[in-house]
Amino acid sequence: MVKLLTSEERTLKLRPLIETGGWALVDGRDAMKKSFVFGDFVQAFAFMTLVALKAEKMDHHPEWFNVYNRVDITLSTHDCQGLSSRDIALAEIINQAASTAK
Ligand SMILES: C[C@H](O)[C@H](O)[C@H]1CNC2=NC(N)=NC(=O)C2=N1
Repeated sequence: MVKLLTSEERTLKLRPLIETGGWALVDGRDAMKKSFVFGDFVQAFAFMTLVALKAEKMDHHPEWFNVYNRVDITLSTHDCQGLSSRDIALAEIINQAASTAK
């Protein structure tokens, strides 16, 4: 069973994603969010395809919304109702995928 991040893990692993990785905590929920803007829909969808394939391999899936060139992503672990190490791993993969797709 996947566990919520401890306060030490939040300091060591979550804080860098928030301070320099463009992620933000969600109000009223233990989750993190980030919006991505691409040149057009094809680039946005290529990014989503890359993330979808990686997420499926990890068996850990984003909550996301797309309109044209914008993709809004929220990460949280439903199995423990909050942020876990899986969200950290997926956020890092997503940041990497965004820098490839842009
Ligand atoms: C049965 C399956 O492994 C689980 O439902 C997985 C699938 N993807 C998931 N994705 C997310 N974000 N949180 C989960 O707890 C989760 N659990």
